[in-house]
Amino acid sequence: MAAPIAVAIDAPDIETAARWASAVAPHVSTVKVGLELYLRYGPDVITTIRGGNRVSLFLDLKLHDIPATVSGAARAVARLRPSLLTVHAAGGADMIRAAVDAAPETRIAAVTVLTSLDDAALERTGVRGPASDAVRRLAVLAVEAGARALVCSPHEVASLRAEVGPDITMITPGVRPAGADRGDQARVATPEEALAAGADLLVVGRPITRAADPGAAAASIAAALRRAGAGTGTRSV
Ligand SMILES: O=c1ccn([C@@H]2O[C@H](COP(=O)(O)O)[C@@H](O)[C@H]2O)c(=O)[nH]1
Repeated sequence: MAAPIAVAIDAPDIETAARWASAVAPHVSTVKVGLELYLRYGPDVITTIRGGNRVSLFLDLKLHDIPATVSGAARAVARLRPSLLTVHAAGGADMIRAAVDAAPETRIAAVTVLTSLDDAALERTGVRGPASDAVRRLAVLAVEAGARALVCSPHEVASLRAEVGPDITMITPGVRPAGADRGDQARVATPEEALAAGADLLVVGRPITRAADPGAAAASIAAALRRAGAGTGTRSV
């Protein structure tokens, strides 16, 4: 069973993206395409990345607009059949439901509070209280609006799981192997910690894609997760 890792293919061009995807695909369950590639290449990049790779596609577009616009956008990308599509939970219940209704075959994942924000940075946006409170509030709102997956940091997974139950897919960026550069991520944990907290899918980008050998880096994190018990439960993404 492939490791529950979504590799963030945040590449500057389609050739690099294809190379990274082929290198990591034997070791992970999922590849994630985000704004950088999708805004430049559109659906072509999805076709290229899928290629001969047997991986799920996670389309991380973080839609955030009025409900009618998000509905149209979600419908437009649903035909690409991503397994996951992100929206910002802060767009509100009607917006989230619009995405859910427009893409019934895709699991809509609500981004709670970006993992690049710590409590102080969040407060500067006007949101009072610790990030964990905002994450909880947004997660409950999103699930009530029909989202079947949540994006949060590894720090919030365990308490959110208790709040939203076992059927919601918990996705955690902000994952850094011990000693890795955290870059612009603020709320981080190791892959083993994220798994132990109950994450279903770990998003890992630069620690893999910026390694000298992305395939080996993905294999190494996958092996660490297997040693920590990944794949022994009943949940899959
Ligand atoms: O809260 C969030 C939501 C999405 N992301 C995305 O995950 C990857 C993380 O990449 P790294 O290189 O491992 O930092 C990136 O594509 C983000 O857009 C996130 O980091 N935090």
